[in-house]
Amino acid sequence: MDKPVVLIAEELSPATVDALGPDFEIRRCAGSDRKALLAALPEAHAVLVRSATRMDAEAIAAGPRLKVIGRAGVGLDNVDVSAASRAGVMVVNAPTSNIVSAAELTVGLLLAVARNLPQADAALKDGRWQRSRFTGVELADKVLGIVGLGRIGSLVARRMAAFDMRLIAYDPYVQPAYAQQSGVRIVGLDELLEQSDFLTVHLPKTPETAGLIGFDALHRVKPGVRIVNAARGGIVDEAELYAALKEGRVAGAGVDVFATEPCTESPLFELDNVVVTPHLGAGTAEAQERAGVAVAEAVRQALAGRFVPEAVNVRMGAVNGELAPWLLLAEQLGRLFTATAGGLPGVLQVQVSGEIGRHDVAALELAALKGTLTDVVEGGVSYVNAPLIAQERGLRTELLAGPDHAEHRSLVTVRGVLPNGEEVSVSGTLTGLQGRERLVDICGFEVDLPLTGDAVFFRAPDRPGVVGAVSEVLSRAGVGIDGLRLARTERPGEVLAALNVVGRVSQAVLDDTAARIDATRSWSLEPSGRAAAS
Ligand SMILES: NC(=O)c1ccc[n+]([C@@H]2O[C@H](COP(=O)([O-])OP(=O)(O)OC[C@H]3O[C@@H](n4cnc5c(N)ncnc54)[C@H](O)[C@@H]3O)[C@@H](O)[C@H]2O)c1
Ligand SMILES: O=C(O)[C@H](O)COP(=O)(O)O
Repeated sequence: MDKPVVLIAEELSPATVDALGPDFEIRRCAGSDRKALLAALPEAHAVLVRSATRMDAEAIAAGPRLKVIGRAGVGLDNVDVSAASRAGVMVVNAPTSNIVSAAELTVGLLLAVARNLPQADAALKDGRWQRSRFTGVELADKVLGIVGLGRIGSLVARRMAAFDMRLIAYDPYVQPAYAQQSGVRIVGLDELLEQSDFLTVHLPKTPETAGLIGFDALHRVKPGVRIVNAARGGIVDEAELYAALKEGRVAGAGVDVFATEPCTESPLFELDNVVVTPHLGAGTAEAQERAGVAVAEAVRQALAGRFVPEAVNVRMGAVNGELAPWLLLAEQLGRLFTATAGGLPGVLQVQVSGEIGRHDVAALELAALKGTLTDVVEGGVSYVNAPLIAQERGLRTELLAGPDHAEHRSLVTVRGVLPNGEEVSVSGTLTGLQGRERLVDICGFEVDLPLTGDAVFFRAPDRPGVVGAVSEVLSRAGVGIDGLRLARTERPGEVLAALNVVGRVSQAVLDDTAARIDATRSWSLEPSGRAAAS
């Protein structure tokens, strides 16, 4: 019998092939060469990639035998996980394989930028002994602002504490008390920008984070700040960073990642106070070996038809048939909770009321937790890793049985109190013979709208003209409206406008619409993938 074909589409550690063993036919192609990739995929049962191979819907469709895509690293922005799920292709990655390497590169960039190391090295090798030209600054006693205190951000914090830096972080999804244990004070973005002498970015790239360090932020920074981005290109806007460096608002920058890669030409390359590396965060022997071995092992399991804990799009194993559709509802409610809250509580309550509560509903607690973390954690959240990720950021869950509901036979509510004391809750149910997901309530506003497809939400002052203004801005942006609900609570003066929309609402359109009605909060939810908020 022919051996299953494993296509290695990028340079991986030799340990990968050793870990795969003799049971597979190994083929290779250059995944960044689109034609070569599409030509090699039809016979592949598994494909192994890093960040340079685009495994989008077209590439996935080109591999009818594909059972698994292995990403030897963290980021999945080059893999269309939804398209893979639709095609029944498992996606596995190695989310912790390279975090130490990425954190260490960040430390290297911070030091290089503080002390002009690459510039001095280049000058001396060019025969110039220039000591005063490369006078730098110390790290000790300076404020390091960490934007995104996840796995890598936390490792950077621990390392920079040893340099006697004062640590602050912006991450609304981390509990302040939990961060404090590592000596990091959680602050708002404005405070971080105003206080940081050094700023390092460790966010996933999402509609909300793309361009986060852009025109506005770079005009609010402490003059002379030094900025490092070893997360994803485009979170720090390259053109705005160039302008800020030219005008002296920013004194130096270390850049490992670019909006378009490979990147061999950039205005940033002309500046003396910029240190650049070609996406080297994971570029160590150790990280590559860890990533290669981890995905090879996962591919072995997947092709043998076994359960793969690392799979990011795996569904839970055996679940009572009646409960299965409620899992998706609980997950969607979790995602909507986070988009609505714009942060995470210390305790996430999952309350199940009515008929469905007569089953063992522990899986709903897990599904809601998975949804809550999905749009804010890099590298994919699965039923397997969700509890661990929650534990890492001090988030607990509680499963509560609720009283029967007057109007709905069953109801699931996801609720939590944010660090600022605000309570956020979202409730939903399944309706009709098809068991369609329906949103029932957000924060006491009775909404009653389908919870499938794209949706946008605005909390705004209760004034005439809200519906007209929202419809006008959205239709001007080419976004159709499929359903609209204007909801109120007993508290006078505020409405919630909830809309099902046809077409994606960009962050800019969301912001424009919010501005037209003086909304205090606006957020959106996509059927899968990232949610956005402002
Ligand atoms: N340069 C490289 O080679 C390299 C290597 C590994 C990872 N990375 C990148 O580094 C980044 C961080 O990776 P990680 O493993 O630490 O991810 P992570 O998911 O563990 O941490 C990301 C953190 O960002 C926070 N966050 C999400 N959205 C936010 C928002 N809008 N505002 C503020 N905080 C927000 C999350 O709460 C989380 O704590 C990712 O972009 C990853 O792709 C780069
Ligand atoms: O997401 C990641 O794992 C890092 O950005 C590394 O990407 P790479 O495997 O292409 O080096």
